[in-house]
Amino acid sequence: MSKKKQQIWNGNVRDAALSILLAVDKNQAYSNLLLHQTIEKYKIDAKDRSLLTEMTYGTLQHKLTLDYYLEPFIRGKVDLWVRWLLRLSLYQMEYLTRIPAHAAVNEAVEIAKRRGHQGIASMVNGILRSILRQGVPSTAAIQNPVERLSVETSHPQWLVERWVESYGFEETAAMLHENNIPPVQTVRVNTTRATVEEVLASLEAEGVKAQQSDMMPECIHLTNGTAARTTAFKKGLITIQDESSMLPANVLNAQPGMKVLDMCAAPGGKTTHIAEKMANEGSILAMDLHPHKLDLIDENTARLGLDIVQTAPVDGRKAAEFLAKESYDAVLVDAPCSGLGVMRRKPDIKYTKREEDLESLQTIQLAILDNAVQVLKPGGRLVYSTCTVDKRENEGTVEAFVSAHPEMEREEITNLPEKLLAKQNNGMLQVFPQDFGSDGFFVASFRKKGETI
Ligand SMILES: C[S@@+](CC[C@H](N)C(=O)[O-])C[C@H]1O[C@@H](n2cnc3c(N)ncnc32)[C@H](O)[C@@H]1O
Repeated sequence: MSKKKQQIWNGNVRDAALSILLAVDKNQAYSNLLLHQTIEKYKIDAKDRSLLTEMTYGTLQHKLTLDYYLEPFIRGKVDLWVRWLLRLSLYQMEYLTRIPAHAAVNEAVEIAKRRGHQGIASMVNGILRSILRQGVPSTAAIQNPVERLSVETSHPQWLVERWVESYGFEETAAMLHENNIPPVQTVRVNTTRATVEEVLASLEAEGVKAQQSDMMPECIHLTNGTAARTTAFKKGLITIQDESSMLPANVLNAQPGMKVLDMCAAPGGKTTHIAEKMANEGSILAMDLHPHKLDLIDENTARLGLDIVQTAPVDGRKAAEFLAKESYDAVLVDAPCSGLGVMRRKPDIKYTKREEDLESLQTIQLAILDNAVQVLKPGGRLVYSTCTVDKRENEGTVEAFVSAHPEMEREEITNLPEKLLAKQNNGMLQVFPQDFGSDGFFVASFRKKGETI
Protein backbone atom coordinates (compact mmCIF):
# COMPACT_ATOMS: atom_id res chain seq x y z
CA MET A 1 0.00 0.00 0.00
CA SER A 2 1.32 3.46 -0.88
CA LYS A 3 1.93 6.00 1.83
CA LYS A 4 -0.90 8.17 0.50
CA LYS A 5 -3.34 5.26 0.67
CA GLN A 6 -2.35 4.52 4.25
CA GLN A 7 -3.20 8.07 5.24
CA ILE A 8 -6.83 7.78 4.14
CA TRP A 9 -7.64 4.09 4.38
CA ASN A 10 -5.68 1.62 6.43
CA GLY A 11 -8.60 -0.70 7.05
CA ASN A 12 -9.67 1.30 10.09
CA VAL A 13 -13.10 2.90 9.67
CA ARG A 14 -12.62 5.46 12.45
CA ASP A 15 -9.27 6.58 11.08
CA ALA A 16 -10.80 7.05 7.63
CA ALA A 17 -13.78 8.94 9.07
CA LEU A 18 -11.34 11.22 10.90
CA SER A 19 -9.36 11.90 7.70
CA ILE A 20 -12.54 12.78 5.82
CA LEU A 21 -13.82 15.05 8.59
CA LEU A 22 -10.48 16.86 8.70
CA ALA A 23 -10.40 17.31 4.92
CA VAL A 24 -13.96 18.65 4.95
CA ASP A 25 -13.01 21.14 7.65
CA LYS A 26 -9.59 22.22 6.33
CA ASN A 27 -10.19 22.23 2.58
CA GLN A 28 -13.89 23.01 2.54
CA ALA A 29 -14.26 19.67 0.76
CA TYR A 30 -17.78 18.36 0.27
CA SER A 31 -18.43 15.47 2.65
CA ASN A 32 -20.63 13.54 0.22
CA LEU A 33 -18.09 13.71 -2.62
CA LEU A 34 -15.12 12.84 -0.44
CA LEU A 35 -16.92 9.95 1.17
CA HIS A 36 -18.00 8.61 -2.20
CA GLN A 37 -14.47 8.99 -3.65
CA THR A 38 -12.92 7.24 -0.63
CA ILE A 39 -15.35 4.34 -0.85
CA GLU A 40 -14.82 3.91 -4.59
CA LYS A 41 -11.04 4.39 -4.56
CA TYR A 42 -10.36 1.88 -1.80
CA LYS A 43 -13.22 -0.46 -2.70
CA ILE A 44 -14.42 -0.45 0.89
CA ASP A 45 -16.79 -3.38 1.56
CA ALA A 46 -20.48 -2.97 2.38
CA LYS A 47 -20.17 -3.37 6.17
CA ASP A 48 -17.34 -0.84 6.56
CA ARG A 49 -18.99 1.42 4.00
CA SER A 50 -22.14 1.85 6.02
CA LEU A 51 -20.25 2.38 9.30
CA LEU A 52 -17.91 4.90 7.65
CA THR A 53 -20.87 6.79 6.18
CA GLU A 54 -22.77 6.76 9.46
CA MET A 55 -19.80 7.98 11.50
CA THR A 56 -18.73 10.69 9.08
CA TYR A 57 -22.20 12.12 8.46
CA GLY A 58 -23.32 11.62 12.04
CA THR A 59 -20.33 13.46 13.50
CA LEU A 60 -20.72 16.30 11.01
CA GLN A 61 -24.48 16.49 11.51
CA HIS A 62 -24.14 16.79 15.28
CA LYS A 63 -20.97 18.90 15.40
CA LEU A 64 -22.36 21.85 17.37
CA THR A 65 -24.14 19.59 19.86
CA LEU A 66 -20.96 17.57 20.34
CA ASP A 67 -18.98 20.76 20.93
CA TYR A 68 -21.48 21.84 23.57
CA TYR A 69 -21.09 18.44 25.26
CA LEU A 70 -17.28 18.56 25.08
CA GLU A 71 -16.91 22.15 26.23
CA PRO A 72 -16.75 21.58 30.04
CA PHE A 73 -14.24 18.76 29.64
CA ILE A 74 -11.64 20.41 27.40
CA ARG A 75 -9.05 22.62 29.07
CA GLY A 76 -7.02 24.92 26.85
CA LYS A 77 -6.54 24.65 23.11
CA VAL A 78 -6.47 21.32 21.33
CA ASP A 79 -5.27 20.60 17.79
CA LEU A 80 -7.92 20.45 15.10
CA TRP A 81 -7.44 16.73 14.53
CA VAL A 82 -7.76 16.01 18.25
CA ARG A 83 -11.01 17.98 18.41
CA TRP A 84 -12.41 16.01 15.48
CA LEU A 85 -11.27 12.77 17.10
CA LEU A 86 -13.11 13.75 20.29
CA ARG A 87 -16.25 14.68 18.32
CA LEU A 88 -16.09 11.42 16.36
CA SER A 89 -15.68 9.35 19.53
CA LEU A 90 -18.37 11.18 21.47
CA TYR A 91 -20.71 10.79 18.51
CA GLN A 92 -20.32 7.02 18.79
CA MET A 93 -20.80 7.12 22.56
CA GLU A 94 -23.93 9.30 22.42
CA TYR A 95 -25.66 8.30 19.21
CA LEU A 96 -24.48 4.85 18.12
CA THR A 97 -25.94 2.67 20.81
CA ARG A 98 -24.77 -0.57 19.18
CA ILE A 99 -21.13 0.42 19.75
CA PRO A 100 -20.11 -0.08 23.40
CA ALA A 101 -18.84 3.24 24.77
CA HIS A 102 -15.59 1.74 26.12
CA ALA A 103 -14.80 0.40 22.61
CA ALA A 104 -15.17 3.92 21.18
CA VAL A 105 -12.83 5.25 23.89
CA ASN A 106 -10.22 2.53 23.32
CA GLU A 107 -10.23 3.12 19.57
CA ALA A 108 -9.87 6.87 20.09
CA VAL A 109 -6.86 6.31 22.35
CA GLU A 110 -5.19 4.06 19.76
CA ILE A 111 -5.74 6.64 17.01
CA ALA A 112 -4.39 9.41 19.25
CA LYS A 113 -1.23 7.34 19.88
CA ARG A 114 -0.76 6.64 16.18
CA ARG A 115 -1.43 10.17 14.97
CA GLY A 116 0.10 12.01 17.91
CA HIS A 117 1.88 10.69 20.98
CA GLN A 118 1.24 9.14 24.39
CA GLY A 119 0.51 12.57 25.96
CA ILE A 120 -2.34 13.26 23.56
CA ALA A 121 -3.62 9.71 23.96
CA SER A 122 -3.79 10.20 27.75
CA MET A 123 -5.63 13.49 27.34
CA VAL A 124 -8.18 11.93 24.95
CA ASN A 125 -8.60 9.00 27.34
CA GLY A 126 -9.09 11.37 30.28
CA ILE A 127 -11.69 13.54 28.54
CA LEU A 128 -13.76 10.65 27.18
CA ARG A 129 -13.67 8.68 30.45
CA SER A 130 -14.73 11.77 32.42
CA ILE A 131 -17.71 12.12 30.08
CA LEU A 132 -18.52 8.44 30.60
CA ARG A 133 -18.52 8.97 34.37
CA GLN A 134 -20.27 12.35 34.56
CA GLY A 135 -22.50 12.31 31.47
CA VAL A 136 -22.87 15.18 29.01
CA PRO A 137 -24.22 18.58 30.12
CA SER A 138 -27.95 19.15 29.70
CA THR A 139 -29.12 21.66 27.10
CA ALA A 140 -31.92 22.64 29.49
CA ALA A 141 -29.43 25.13 30.95
CA ILE A 142 -29.66 27.23 27.77
CA GLN A 143 -32.25 29.95 28.45
CA ASN A 144 -32.86 31.27 24.92
CA PRO A 145 -35.14 28.76 23.12
CA VAL A 146 -33.67 29.55 19.69
CA GLU A 147 -30.12 29.08 20.96
CA ARG A 148 -31.18 25.84 22.67
CA LEU A 149 -32.72 24.56 19.45
CA SER A 150 -29.56 25.55 17.58
CA VAL A 151 -27.37 23.57 20.00
CA GLU A 152 -29.71 20.58 20.30
CA THR A 153 -30.05 20.13 16.56
CA SER A 154 -26.63 21.47 15.54
CA HIS A 155 -27.66 24.25 13.17
CA PRO A 156 -26.11 27.72 13.26
CA GLN A 157 -28.10 30.17 15.33
CA TRP A 158 -28.47 32.77 12.55
CA LEU A 159 -30.19 30.16 10.40
CA VAL A 160 -32.48 28.97 13.17
CA GLU A 161 -33.47 32.59 13.82
CA ARG A 162 -34.10 33.18 10.12
CA TRP A 163 -36.26 30.06 9.79
CA VAL A 164 -38.21 30.72 13.00
CA GLU A 165 -38.97 34.22 11.72
CA SER A 166 -40.19 32.83 8.36
CA TYR A 167 -41.93 29.60 9.31
CA GLY A 168 -42.51 29.71 13.08
CA PHE A 169 -40.90 27.74 15.92
CA GLU A 170 -42.74 24.42 15.51
CA GLU A 171 -42.18 24.02 11.76
CA THR A 172 -38.53 25.03 12.17
CA ALA A 173 -37.94 22.61 15.05
CA ALA A 174 -39.44 19.77 12.99
CA MET A 175 -37.19 20.66 10.05
CA LEU A 176 -34.05 20.86 12.19
CA HIS A 177 -34.67 17.40 13.65
CA GLU A 178 -35.49 15.93 10.24
CA ASN A 179 -32.26 17.37 8.82
CA ASN A 180 -30.29 15.08 11.12
CA ILE A 181 -32.00 11.93 9.88
CA PRO A 182 -30.29 10.15 6.97
CA PRO A 183 -32.40 10.29 3.79
CA VAL A 184 -34.05 7.27 2.21
CA GLN A 185 -32.42 6.20 -1.07
CA THR A 186 -34.81 7.01 -3.91
CA VAL A 187 -34.65 6.37 -7.64
CA ARG A 188 -36.70 7.48 -10.60
CA VAL A 189 -37.86 4.96 -13.16
CA ASN A 190 -36.93 5.70 -16.76
CA THR A 191 -40.46 5.29 -18.09
CA THR A 192 -39.22 5.21 -21.70
CA ARG A 193 -37.52 1.90 -20.96
CA ALA A 194 -39.31 0.13 -18.12
CA THR A 195 -42.35 0.13 -15.89
CA VAL A 196 -42.16 0.57 -12.13
CA GLU A 197 -43.15 -3.10 -11.72
CA GLU A 198 -40.29 -4.24 -13.98
CA VAL A 199 -37.76 -2.20 -12.05
CA LEU A 200 -39.10 -3.45 -8.70
CA ALA A 201 -38.74 -7.04 -9.96
CA SER A 202 -35.20 -6.39 -11.18
CA LEU A 203 -34.19 -4.87 -7.83
CA GLU A 204 -35.82 -7.65 -5.87
CA ALA A 205 -33.99 -10.28 -7.93
CA GLU A 206 -30.72 -8.74 -6.67
CA GLY A 207 -31.84 -8.71 -3.05
CA VAL A 208 -32.67 -4.99 -2.95
CA LYS A 209 -35.81 -4.26 -0.96
CA ALA A 210 -37.80 -1.52 -2.64
CA GLN A 211 -41.29 -0.10 -2.97
CA GLN A 212 -43.09 2.40 -5.10
CA SER A 213 -43.56 5.79 -3.48
CA ASP A 214 -47.08 6.86 -2.62
CA MET A 215 -46.19 10.40 -3.66
CA MET A 216 -44.52 10.34 -7.09
CA PRO A 217 -45.61 7.35 -9.18
CA GLU A 218 -42.23 7.15 -10.98
CA CYS A 219 -40.33 7.11 -7.67
CA ILE A 220 -39.08 4.01 -5.86
CA HIS A 221 -37.79 3.93 -2.26
CA LEU A 222 -34.90 1.55 -1.51
CA THR A 223 -34.45 0.15 1.98
CA ASN A 224 -31.13 -1.59 1.40
CA GLY A 225 -28.46 -1.99 -1.26
CA THR A 226 -26.75 0.66 -3.36
CA ALA A 227 -28.75 1.88 -6.34
CA ALA A 228 -25.66 2.67 -8.44
CA ARG A 229 -24.52 -0.95 -8.25
CA THR A 230 -27.76 -2.50 -9.49
CA THR A 231 -28.39 -3.93 -12.95
CA ALA A 232 -31.36 -1.59 -13.31
CA PHE A 233 -28.99 1.37 -12.97
CA LYS A 234 -26.38 -0.06 -15.33
CA LYS A 235 -29.08 -0.77 -17.92
CA GLY A 236 -30.38 2.80 -17.71
CA LEU A 237 -33.73 1.87 -16.18
CA ILE A 238 -33.33 4.19 -13.19
CA THR A 239 -31.79 7.50 -12.11
CA ILE A 240 -30.75 8.20 -8.54
CA GLN A 241 -32.72 11.26 -7.53
CA ASP A 242 -34.40 12.65 -4.45
CA GLU A 243 -38.18 12.59 -4.66
CA SER A 244 -38.47 16.38 -4.29
CA SER A 245 -36.23 16.80 -7.32
CA MET A 246 -38.90 14.97 -9.28
CA LEU A 247 -41.27 17.91 -8.79
CA PRO A 248 -40.06 20.36 -11.48
CA ALA A 249 -40.41 18.03 -14.48
CA ASN A 250 -43.91 17.11 -13.31
CA VAL A 251 -44.89 20.74 -12.85
CA LEU A 252 -43.37 21.72 -16.22
CA ASN A 253 -45.38 18.88 -17.78
CA ALA A 254 -43.70 19.23 -21.19
CA GLN A 255 -45.43 17.13 -23.84
CA PRO A 256 -43.88 14.90 -26.51
CA GLY A 257 -42.78 16.97 -29.50
CA MET A 258 -42.24 20.21 -27.57
CA LYS A 259 -39.16 22.41 -27.74
CA VAL A 260 -37.87 22.78 -24.19
CA LEU A 261 -35.06 24.74 -22.55
CA ASP A 262 -33.38 23.70 -19.28
CA MET A 263 -31.23 26.67 -18.30
CA CYS A 264 -29.29 25.33 -15.29
CA ALA A 265 -29.14 21.71 -16.26
CA ALA A 266 -26.02 19.94 -14.98
CA PRO A 267 -25.71 17.13 -14.03
CA GLY A 268 -28.98 16.52 -15.87
CA GLY A 269 -31.23 14.97 -13.23
CA LYS A 270 -34.18 17.09 -14.29
CA THR A 271 -33.27 17.29 -17.99
CA THR A 272 -33.47 13.51 -18.25
CA HIS A 273 -36.70 13.46 -16.27
CA ILE A 274 -38.24 15.98 -18.68
CA ALA A 275 -37.01 13.89 -21.64
CA GLU A 276 -38.66 10.81 -20.11
CA LYS A 277 -41.92 12.72 -19.60
CA MET A 278 -41.73 13.76 -23.26
CA ALA A 279 -41.32 10.06 -24.23
CA ASN A 280 -37.99 11.06 -25.82
CA GLU A 281 -39.84 12.99 -28.55
CA GLY A 282 -39.20 16.66 -29.30
CA SER A 283 -36.06 18.56 -28.27
CA ILE A 284 -34.40 19.81 -25.10
CA LEU A 285 -31.53 22.25 -24.93
CA ALA A 286 -29.69 21.67 -21.65
CA MET A 287 -27.42 24.58 -20.73
CA ASP A 288 -25.07 25.18 -17.85
CA LEU A 289 -22.58 27.88 -16.98
CA HIS A 290 -19.80 25.35 -16.38
CA PRO A 291 -18.69 23.57 -19.58
CA HIS A 292 -17.06 20.65 -17.74
CA LYS A 293 -20.38 19.75 -16.12
CA LEU A 294 -22.03 19.20 -19.51
CA ASP A 295 -20.22 15.86 -19.84
CA LEU A 296 -22.27 14.62 -16.89
CA ILE A 297 -25.48 15.42 -18.76
CA ASP A 298 -24.17 13.58 -21.83
CA GLU A 299 -23.21 10.56 -19.71
CA ASN A 300 -26.67 10.45 -18.17
CA THR A 301 -28.59 10.81 -21.43
CA ALA A 302 -26.40 8.10 -23.02
CA ARG A 303 -26.94 5.71 -20.11
CA LEU A 304 -30.69 6.31 -20.18
CA GLY A 305 -30.96 6.10 -23.99
CA LEU A 306 -32.45 9.60 -24.34
CA ASP A 307 -31.42 11.28 -27.57
CA ILE A 308 -33.51 14.46 -27.70
CA VAL A 309 -31.10 16.39 -25.44
CA GLN A 310 -28.43 18.75 -26.72
CA THR A 311 -26.05 20.51 -24.36
CA ALA A 312 -24.44 23.95 -24.53
CA PRO A 313 -22.18 25.96 -22.20
CA VAL A 314 -24.17 29.17 -21.71
CA ASP A 315 -24.45 31.67 -18.89
CA GLY A 316 -28.18 31.80 -18.23
CA ARG A 317 -27.85 35.52 -17.47
CA LYS A 318 -27.01 36.07 -21.14
CA ALA A 319 -28.93 33.22 -22.78
CA ALA A 320 -31.25 35.50 -24.75
CA GLU A 321 -28.24 36.84 -26.68
CA PHE A 322 -27.66 33.37 -28.15
CA LEU A 323 -31.12 31.86 -28.50
CA ALA A 324 -34.04 32.77 -30.74
CA LYS A 325 -36.56 35.03 -28.98
CA GLU A 326 -39.92 33.51 -28.00
CA SER A 327 -38.98 30.11 -29.45
CA TYR A 328 -39.36 27.66 -26.52
CA ASP A 329 -42.61 25.99 -25.49
CA ALA A 330 -41.43 25.46 -21.91
CA VAL A 331 -38.45 26.58 -19.83
CA LEU A 332 -37.06 25.24 -16.57
CA VAL A 333 -34.86 27.38 -14.32
CA ASP A 334 -33.58 25.02 -11.62
CA ALA A 335 -31.56 27.83 -10.20
CA PRO A 336 -28.20 27.90 -8.43
CA CYS A 337 -29.36 28.33 -4.83
CA SER A 338 -28.32 28.23 -1.18
CA GLY A 339 -29.11 24.48 -0.96
CA LEU A 340 -30.57 24.71 2.55
CA GLY A 341 -32.99 21.89 1.75
CA VAL A 342 -30.33 19.22 1.30
CA MET A 343 -28.54 19.28 4.65
CA ARG A 344 -29.41 15.63 5.26
CA ARG A 345 -27.10 14.76 2.35
CA LYS A 346 -24.57 17.56 2.71
CA PRO A 347 -24.28 18.36 6.42
CA ASP A 348 -21.25 20.60 5.80
CA ILE A 349 -23.67 23.16 4.28
CA LYS A 350 -24.84 23.93 7.82
CA TYR A 351 -21.47 25.28 8.80
CA THR A 352 -20.11 26.73 5.57
CA LYS A 353 -23.07 28.84 4.44
CA ARG A 354 -23.06 32.39 5.68
CA GLU A 355 -26.09 34.66 5.81
CA GLU A 356 -24.53 37.12 3.36
CA ASP A 357 -24.10 34.31 0.77
CA LEU A 358 -27.88 34.10 0.55
CA GLU A 359 -28.40 37.68 -0.51
CA SER A 360 -26.45 37.59 -3.81
CA LEU A 361 -28.32 34.54 -5.12
CA GLN A 362 -31.53 36.38 -5.84
CA THR A 363 -29.72 38.71 -8.27
CA ILE A 364 -28.36 35.74 -10.27
CA GLN A 365 -31.69 33.91 -10.21
CA LEU A 366 -33.61 36.99 -11.40
CA ALA A 367 -31.14 37.55 -14.24
CA ILE A 368 -31.58 33.95 -15.43
CA LEU A 369 -35.38 34.19 -15.11
CA ASP A 370 -35.33 37.44 -17.08
CA ASN A 371 -33.59 35.62 -19.97
CA ALA A 372 -36.02 32.73 -19.67
CA VAL A 373 -38.93 35.09 -20.29
CA GLN A 374 -37.33 36.45 -23.45
CA VAL A 375 -36.93 33.05 -25.10
CA LEU A 376 -40.29 31.62 -23.93
CA LYS A 377 -43.19 31.56 -26.42
CA PRO A 378 -46.36 33.44 -25.50
CA GLY A 379 -48.58 30.93 -23.71
CA GLY A 380 -45.51 28.92 -22.67
CA ARG A 381 -44.79 27.70 -19.15
CA LEU A 382 -41.82 28.72 -17.03
CA VAL A 383 -40.93 26.74 -13.91
CA TYR A 384 -38.54 28.10 -11.30
CA SER A 385 -37.18 25.71 -8.67
CA THR A 386 -34.57 25.55 -5.92
CA CYS A 387 -33.45 22.92 -3.42
CA THR A 388 -33.65 25.42 -0.61
CA VAL A 389 -35.87 26.46 2.25
CA ASP A 390 -35.66 30.22 2.54
CA LYS A 391 -38.55 32.64 2.21
CA ARG A 392 -36.51 35.59 1.06
CA GLU A 393 -34.70 33.56 -1.59
CA ASN A 394 -37.71 31.59 -2.90
CA GLU A 395 -40.84 33.67 -2.41
CA GLY A 396 -38.70 36.83 -2.52
CA THR A 397 -37.43 35.95 -6.00
CA VAL A 398 -40.95 35.13 -7.18
CA GLU A 399 -42.30 38.46 -5.90
CA ALA A 400 -39.48 40.44 -7.51
CA PHE A 401 -39.85 38.46 -10.73
CA VAL A 402 -43.60 38.96 -11.21
CA SER A 403 -43.40 42.64 -10.40
CA ALA A 404 -40.62 43.10 -13.00
CA HIS A 405 -42.49 41.03 -15.62
CA PRO A 406 -46.12 41.99 -16.15
CA GLU A 407 -46.10 39.72 -19.23
CA MET A 408 -45.80 36.71 -16.86
CA GLU A 409 -48.58 35.42 -14.65
CA ARG A 410 -48.44 33.01 -11.77
CA GLU A 411 -50.08 29.75 -12.59
CA GLU A 412 -51.74 27.24 -10.29
CA ILE A 413 -49.75 24.01 -10.12
CA THR A 414 -51.96 21.13 -11.19
CA ASN A 415 -49.90 18.17 -12.31
CA LEU A 416 -49.00 16.72 -8.89
CA PRO A 417 -50.57 14.37 -6.33
CA GLU A 418 -53.29 15.94 -4.19
CA LYS A 419 -51.30 15.99 -0.94
CA LEU A 420 -48.66 18.16 -2.61
CA LEU A 421 -51.18 20.40 -4.33
CA ALA A 422 -52.81 21.03 -0.96
CA LYS A 423 -49.59 22.71 0.15
CA GLN A 424 -49.30 25.16 -2.73
CA ASN A 425 -49.82 28.83 -2.24
CA ASN A 426 -50.41 31.15 -5.18
CA GLY A 427 -48.57 28.99 -7.72
CA MET A 428 -45.72 28.27 -5.29
CA LEU A 429 -44.95 25.06 -3.46
CA GLN A 430 -42.47 24.88 -0.56
CA VAL A 431 -41.75 21.34 0.54
CA PHE A 432 -40.07 20.88 3.92
CA PRO A 433 -37.94 17.80 4.64
CA GLN A 434 -40.37 16.75 7.37
CA ASP A 435 -43.38 16.84 5.02
CA PHE A 436 -42.67 13.66 3.06
CA GLY A 437 -39.13 12.71 4.10
CA SER A 438 -37.76 14.21 0.88
CA ASP A 439 -35.39 17.17 0.46
CA GLY A 440 -36.47 20.70 1.21
CA PHE A 441 -37.51 22.07 -2.16
CA PHE A 442 -39.32 24.97 -3.79
CA VAL A 443 -41.14 25.17 -7.11
CA ALA A 444 -43.16 27.92 -8.76
CA SER A 445 -45.03 27.96 -12.07
CA PHE A 446 -45.68 30.88 -14.44
CA ARG A 447 -47.27 31.30 -17.83
CA LYS A 448 -46.40 33.91 -20.42
CA LYS A 449 -49.51 35.84 -21.33
CA GLY A 450 -50.68 35.40 -24.89
CA GLU A 451 -52.13 32.57 -26.93
CA THR A 452 -52.19 29.10 -25.36
CA ILE A 453 -49.79 26.48 -26.66
C1 LIG B 1 -29.34 23.25 -8.79
S1 LIG B 1 -28.06 22.96 -9.89
C2 LIG B 1 -28.90 22.22 -11.25
C3 LIG B 1 -29.23 20.77 -11.07
C4 LIG B 1 -29.83 20.18 -12.32
N1 LIG B 1 -30.96 20.92 -12.80
C5 LIG B 1 -30.23 18.73 -12.10
O1 LIG B 1 -31.39 18.47 -11.83
O2 LIG B 1 -29.36 17.87 -12.18
C6 LIG B 1 -27.74 24.54 -10.53
C7 LIG B 1 -26.83 24.54 -11.73
O3 LIG B 1 -26.75 25.88 -12.19
C8 LIG B 1 -25.50 26.07 -12.77
N2 LIG B 1 -25.30 27.52 -12.88
C9 LIG B 1 -24.81 28.38 -11.97
N3 LIG B 1 -24.84 29.63 -12.45
C10 LIG B 1 -25.37 29.55 -13.69
C11 LIG B 1 -25.63 30.50 -14.71
N4 LIG B 1 -25.35 31.81 -14.53
N5 LIG B 1 -26.16 30.06 -15.88
C12 LIG B 1 -26.42 28.77 -16.07
N6 LIG B 1 -26.18 27.81 -15.14
C13 LIG B 1 -25.67 28.21 -13.97
C14 LIG B 1 -24.56 25.32 -11.85
O4 LIG B 1 -23.38 24.97 -12.54
C15 LIG B 1 -25.40 24.11 -11.46
O5 LIG B 1 -25.07 23.03 -12.27
